Amino acid sequence: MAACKERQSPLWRLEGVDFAYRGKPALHDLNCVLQSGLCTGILGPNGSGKSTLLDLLAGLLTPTRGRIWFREQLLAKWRRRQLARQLALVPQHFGLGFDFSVRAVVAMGLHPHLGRFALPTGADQDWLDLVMAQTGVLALAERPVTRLSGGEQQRVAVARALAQKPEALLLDEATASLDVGHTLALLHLLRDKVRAGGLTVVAVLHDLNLAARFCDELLFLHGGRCLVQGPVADILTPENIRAVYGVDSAIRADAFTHALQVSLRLAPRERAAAAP
Ligand SMILES: Nc1ncnc2c1ncn2[C@@H]1O[C@H](COP(=O)(O)OP(=O)(O)OP(=O)(O)O)[C@@H](O)[C@H]1O
Repeated sequence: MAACKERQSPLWRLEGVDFAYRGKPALHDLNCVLQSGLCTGILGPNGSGKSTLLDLLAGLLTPTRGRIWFREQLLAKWRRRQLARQLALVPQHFGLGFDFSVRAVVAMGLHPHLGRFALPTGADQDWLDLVMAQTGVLALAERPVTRLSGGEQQRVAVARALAQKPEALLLDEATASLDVGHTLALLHLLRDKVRAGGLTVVAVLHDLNLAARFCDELLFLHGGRCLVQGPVADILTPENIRAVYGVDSAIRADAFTHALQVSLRLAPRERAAAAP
């Protein structure tokens, strides 16, 4: 994703951040900056702390040690509503137990911008229609959200987050249930919004090729620590992939997509260990 240098400035700054779940460490000594105007991919093995990091960036969790700054103000000092006008999170699991319509769920994204008893205006409804069209859920607008497929629900979750008009969007495996067409459509949509300015994306991804294609920067977590962070071309190396996932890889420029293409295989020792 081509990044515009002039628009970049630290959006989040983490200083010596640890996090533990009831005494069980999940993240250790994170010191990093996430720049505005970029798409940053957070990658790492299962359990390496990716979702925990997103929840910390969203202000849903508080560091056990260290500090997180958002727009040069301590994240803990932001008022919830004020933060919700700037920041939206698409969680890994979209849990809505009630039979709200898709339109009603997406409209929840408007709440931080509405007065206490205000109803959405005609312009707000147009905005909801636009984000539903962009995420491919407009045709589902009157359907109960609990009766949608997993991939459809995931697109509704993204639509609700975009309806929030965030400057920063945190995505936790938001394409995990999407087919290839909807995956590419969503990532292109977000890339275009980042390129147009005014949106920063931090996305947890497992697919290294999607990360190579749509991210500007990557941050690899391993065992709750930040192993490396930087521009995709510097970070996506066989050495780093081996250190993080323990697998062998070959990386080349792909003539079809013009992005880096990663081919993976189990390292001989892991292949022997996996043999019956
Ligand atoms: N609510 C919780 N209570 C206790 N431990 C938790 C909780 N949530 C996560 N953990 C633990 O914290 C560590 C980091 O979990 P996290 O969900 O952040 O990993 P992840 O990198 O997002 O994993 P995945 O790729 O599997 O989604 C793991 O060891 C996990 O078991």
